[in-house]
Amino acid sequence: MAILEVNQLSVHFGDESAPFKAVDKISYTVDEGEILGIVGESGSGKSVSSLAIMGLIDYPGRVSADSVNFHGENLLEMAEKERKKLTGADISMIFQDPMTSLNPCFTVGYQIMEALQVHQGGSKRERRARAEELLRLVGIPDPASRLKVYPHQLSGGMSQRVMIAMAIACNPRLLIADEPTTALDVTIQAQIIDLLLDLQKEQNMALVLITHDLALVAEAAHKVMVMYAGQVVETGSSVEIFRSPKHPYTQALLRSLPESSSGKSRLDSLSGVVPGLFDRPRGCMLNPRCPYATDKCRSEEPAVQGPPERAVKCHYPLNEQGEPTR
Ligand SMILES: Nc1ncnc2c1ncn2[C@@H]1O[C@H](COP(=O)(O)OP(=O)(O)OP(=O)(O)O)[C@@H](O)[C@H]1O
Repeated sequence: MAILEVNQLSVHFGDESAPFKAVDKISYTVDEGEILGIVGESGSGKSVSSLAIMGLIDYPGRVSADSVNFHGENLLEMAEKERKKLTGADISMIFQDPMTSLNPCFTVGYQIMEALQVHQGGSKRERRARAEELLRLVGIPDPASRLKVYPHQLSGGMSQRVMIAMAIACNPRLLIADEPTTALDVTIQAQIIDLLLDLQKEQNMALVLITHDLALVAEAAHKVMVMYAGQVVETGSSVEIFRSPKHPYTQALLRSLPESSSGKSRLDSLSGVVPGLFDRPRGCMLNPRCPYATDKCRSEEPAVQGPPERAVKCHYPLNEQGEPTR
């Protein structure tokens, strides 16, 4: 059953006379207990779309959608107070850089206990006990004394564990993790990912994992959504996407995986970069970079083909042999 249903979500920047879409009518669902991997190059709209769902793009009129339903309730139609109760408790998010997310002026214990007070109440003693339990749960040794330290006294990995503790404090049903390990040393990255995946399984949370790490997505995600220039270009089960990508962009992304037999690296098969907000091309967003582009691709925006569980936005989806269907 779907826990999150996003229908035609757009996020505009720029002013009224010249609005620019950072996210352009994206739709997707996340089921209870499911891991959705969102992939795509920098600037494709992965973070902005998640911030919009969390209500963290707080300029009026920037965010529009037919609906963003959480457990069937439209977040966009909720009173601010109701929505804030959900985001931070039932829906939670962790960000790339723990150091900028923790407040340097307060102890770790204070910050976790404050999150608990806002969403769950309870006595101070109960909150302290729960904060200690949370630190233990995320693998922080000697939690009672760690509650008293300030963020600068923690390593990057420990800080991210604290952020995860805060994010799961209220037993969320959906956790959005936006490149949660990018700011950490490689050796620590794997530990944090293992921790997240363990917690996801233990608590049967739905997890949206925004990452550049395709190998991780292949291994951990049930479903994959590929974004390019603010649009969703392909969705499917992880197995299908990695076995037989239908969009030339997904194909190029997968070829950038080091273990790929093609020997190509870092999107070599696509020249150029994701277009910026001000220079979106006509037709298909990928056409200036796509090796298969035709005149139709340069003039007509492709429609989404296929059901939501296996959809592709391309005039000539690739066949099983990886060739465009013309
Ligand atoms: N506050 C803002 N004002 C104007 N433009 C913005 C703002 N925030 C993001 N953008 C633009 O929106 C687009 C999408 O950005 P977003 O951060 O969602 O990309 P991303 O796919 O998450 O990239 P990365 O992988 O680097 O995090 C980019 O072109 C970015 O420059």
